Amino acid sequence: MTTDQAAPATTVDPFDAQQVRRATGPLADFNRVGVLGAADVHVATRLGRLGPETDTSVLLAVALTVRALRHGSVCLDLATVAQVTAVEGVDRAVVAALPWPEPTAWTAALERSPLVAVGADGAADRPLRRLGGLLYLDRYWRQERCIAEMLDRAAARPQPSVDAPRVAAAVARLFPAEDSDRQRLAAVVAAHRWVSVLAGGPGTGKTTTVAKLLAVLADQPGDPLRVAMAAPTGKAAARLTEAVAGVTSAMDAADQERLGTLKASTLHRLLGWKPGARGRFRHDRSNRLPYDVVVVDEASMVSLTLMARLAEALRDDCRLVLVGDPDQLASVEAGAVLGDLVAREATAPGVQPAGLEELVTRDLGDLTGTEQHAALHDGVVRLSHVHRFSGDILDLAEAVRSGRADDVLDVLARGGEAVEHVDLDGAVADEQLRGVRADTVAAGEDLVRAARSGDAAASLERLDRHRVLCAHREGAYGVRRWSLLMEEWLREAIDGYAREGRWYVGRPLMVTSNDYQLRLFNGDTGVVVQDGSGVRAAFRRDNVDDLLPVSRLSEVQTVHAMSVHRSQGSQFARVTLVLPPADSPLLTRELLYTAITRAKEHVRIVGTAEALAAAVRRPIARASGLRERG
Ligand SMILES: Nc1ncnc2c1ncn2[C@@H]1O[C@H](COP(=O)(O)OP(=O)(O)OP(=O)(O)O)[C@@H](O)[C@H]1O
Repeated sequence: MTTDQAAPATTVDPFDAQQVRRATGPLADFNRVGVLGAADVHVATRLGRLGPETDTSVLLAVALTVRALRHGSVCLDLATVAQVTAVEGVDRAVVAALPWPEPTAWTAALERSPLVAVGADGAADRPLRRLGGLLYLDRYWRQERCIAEMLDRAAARPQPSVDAPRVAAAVARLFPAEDSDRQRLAAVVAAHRWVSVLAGGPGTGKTTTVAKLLAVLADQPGDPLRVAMAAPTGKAAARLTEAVAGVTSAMDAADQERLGTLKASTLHRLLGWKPGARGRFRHDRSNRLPYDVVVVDEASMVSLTLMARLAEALRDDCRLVLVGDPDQLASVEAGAVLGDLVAREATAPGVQPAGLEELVTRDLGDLTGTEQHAALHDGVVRLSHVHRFSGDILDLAEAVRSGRADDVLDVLARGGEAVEHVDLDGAVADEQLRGVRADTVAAGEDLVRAARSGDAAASLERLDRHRVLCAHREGAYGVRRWSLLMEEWLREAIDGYAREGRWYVGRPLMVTSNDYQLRLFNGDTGVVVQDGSGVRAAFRRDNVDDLLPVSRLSEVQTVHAMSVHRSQGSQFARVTLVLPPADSPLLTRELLYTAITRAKEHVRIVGTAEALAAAVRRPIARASGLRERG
């Protein structure tokens, strides 16, 4: 087997679509090395013409801000950008040697620029805004401000009125003392606040707590509770609906009746997506959502833009409960709002709702001082006890989360049933990959059998038996190469595999951009199944398995392997994670944690011990102004 890793992009390639031949000065230097893509340079030159602005350091800052957004940061931190910028496949020394402007002179140039508004009260009509050492595209600063204002308004309003004895009775009924961990605390906190955060890793009981919290609220005196539950993807919404139904079915009849049947939808659907409305929704500042409580699950995956749309569509008397795992990778688009809100606790003074502490005294015992403050003053409760699985996957995830590289290697070296380390670099030999191959073939055979028999539900279930996850898209460690390799294994093992052309029966599909008409979302997965004499694509949409004509699918890919980013919100029985080398800028603690926690039964890590340790030691740095506010 050969490696096909891309060569470092340090020379001009006339056929590279990312190279902008007409660029000059620093823009050209940064583009040549691969720090700036073509789109970054084009936005900067276009804005330069509009300004007009000829100072090359300002244009460079504009292009770097656009690049930062592509990489998930909402703004550019001028003081650190030279140190933290890294490019896949390019030596760090090459990036460091670029003509980075000196920060003080750079800031002064931005201050003078007609493109840049300075401070929160600066001109309203400029495309960029500088706040302290942070440079924003103005639009994103406004979105961040929209969320911060929603939080500040919520903190300033009188707290929701709560009938304390009824809360106490409801939590006693719904959360029996022995096994409730911090769940009861989270429910009582959420009842007392307009905005709260329920954080926790997989299996810590977030969904269970959501259902019970809603039952506590539904039990309060007054009109029936109007509830909306939402998640960023259709798949996550379906899981939430299912899990909440499971929890409510075990409640008393009276609680069940008060709650009714709860159905989650995607956030886009909740806000009322309109065709052709260019990012505007039916529900906004002038047409608020008609709910008393809105629960958003998998909130770590929600982008800044979508969270801002939600923030402005909430009525002042609506509780917002954000649920998710702040240790996971954040949204694919810019913004890490959940992580920011959890980190904000340290800086914001916070307000403690009256009557809260009396109700939760006994639940505060095992919390640290910081955790107590977060719960009482900031409405952030992190569930810590894992109920669903235990053992090596959990130990591994916990060691990664807390940055203990030696423990990560120890858990893998123990070699239990559920974890496996294939200590390999990219130039892998077939022999050492026999476990991955066996998993691929076993899952593929099952999937093809179900798909050929036309059984959509079984096909969709089998789709999640085993998944290869990669940090990179391209190169020896990338999604594309691994998908090809796995397809080759399947062709060798399964009679007639993939011989029918593009829409072969058993082809695993992944949607690569939102299709609101079809109600399919970026990252949703499905499978091509036999349907009479033809084929259709099975997808689970809004909790129902549907068969769609393949001719209606435009943006789909084959999904044997996928990026760790795309795997967020999904779980698989078995996961194989392919790590890039230790110096890859994409190798981070959040990436490793997200990949490991996708696995329900078994996780296999293919990569060197050095790469593993490097990942554990490198938390992601995303620039945002949200965590400093408050
Ligand atoms: N207090 C508890 N005592 C015992 N079992 C619990 C408790 N809370 C939750 N569980 C069980 O643990 C499992 C995971 O719970 P739940 O689905 O609510 O977690 P989650 O954090 O939402 O997980 P995920 O993020 O993976 O969806 C479920 O089987 C649930 O019944």
